[in-house]
Amino acid sequence: MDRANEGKDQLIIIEEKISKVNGEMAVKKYLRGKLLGKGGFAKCYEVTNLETKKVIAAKIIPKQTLTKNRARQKLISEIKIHKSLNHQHVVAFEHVFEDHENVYILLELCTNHTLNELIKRRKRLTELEVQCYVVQIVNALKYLHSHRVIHRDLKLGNLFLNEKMEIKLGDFGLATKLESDKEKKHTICGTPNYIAPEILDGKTGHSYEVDIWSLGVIIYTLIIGKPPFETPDVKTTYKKIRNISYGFPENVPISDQARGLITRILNIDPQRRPSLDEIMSSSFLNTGGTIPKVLPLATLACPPSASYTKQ
Ligand SMILES: CC[C@@H]1C(=O)N(C)c2cncnc2N1C1CCCC1
Repeated sequence: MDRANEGKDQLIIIEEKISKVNGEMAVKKYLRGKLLGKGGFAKCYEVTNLETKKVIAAKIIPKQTLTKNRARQKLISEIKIHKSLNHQHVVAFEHVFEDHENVYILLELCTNHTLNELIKRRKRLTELEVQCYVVQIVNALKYLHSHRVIHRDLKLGNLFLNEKMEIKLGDFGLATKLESDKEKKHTICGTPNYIAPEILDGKTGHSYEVDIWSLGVIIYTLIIGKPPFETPDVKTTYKKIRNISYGFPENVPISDQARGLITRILNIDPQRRPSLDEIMSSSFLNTGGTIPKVLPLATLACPPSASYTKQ
């Protein structure tokens, strides 16, 4: 940056050129704001739609990172699946466009980061908070699975929190859509700590149950404070997953209802895991403070997990 501009915020405008049916060129302008961070190949920013003044999140992917067909197919699949979804607990897909250098994916802005940051800050959550988040995640998964979509990378870092601390499931980079409910997938994918054993053994194929497994890992992690199969080395983590080798630390309080649900979900046999409806009607989600199962947005019955904005 030359000295004249040093320290001044550069006004970066992202332009979307749209050729109209009458041959004219329309231009939509977005003001690039603060860097949110990196997600894979993408640099992510807050951007403001200069026409509507709406502030959203932008995933900006340089096209030069898409030369390999694998990366390109993955992005096309992510956009195709995410664009087709519309649910209060799934990150809203606002828009997608490209210019010479980049592909721009515009998504709902979640100002309170993800459950990953929340756990890093809080160490662990109360079971009432966990019940509240789990009800929202189960509702998001019921929606996905009813549209034949498997997320396949469910983890704390993909569970975003908006300004009202509502859960928004994001990042469909590893998601897949089944042609029929009987179809099985075989490609290896997912994040080591959360990956289901049937994906690791790669023989029998996998389906919706891999998201249920990951949900079990998430419930354990939110209550205990760290993932059940975590070790310093990925190979050892995979071995523990295949052997269902985990325990509940003595020094961390956990209710029988929570312990029971986690144990039922972390079953090597996908068919033995509870369904989303069985999880929703489990004693873990139906003991203590009664939380309505479909949460009307305005009256979310969640206890206040202090959000970042109220620091
Ligand atoms: C835009 C990418 C990603 C995201 O998917 N959403 C919905 C999001 C929404 N709001 C804030 N950040 C978001 N992120 C972060 C940015 C850096 C790493 C992940």
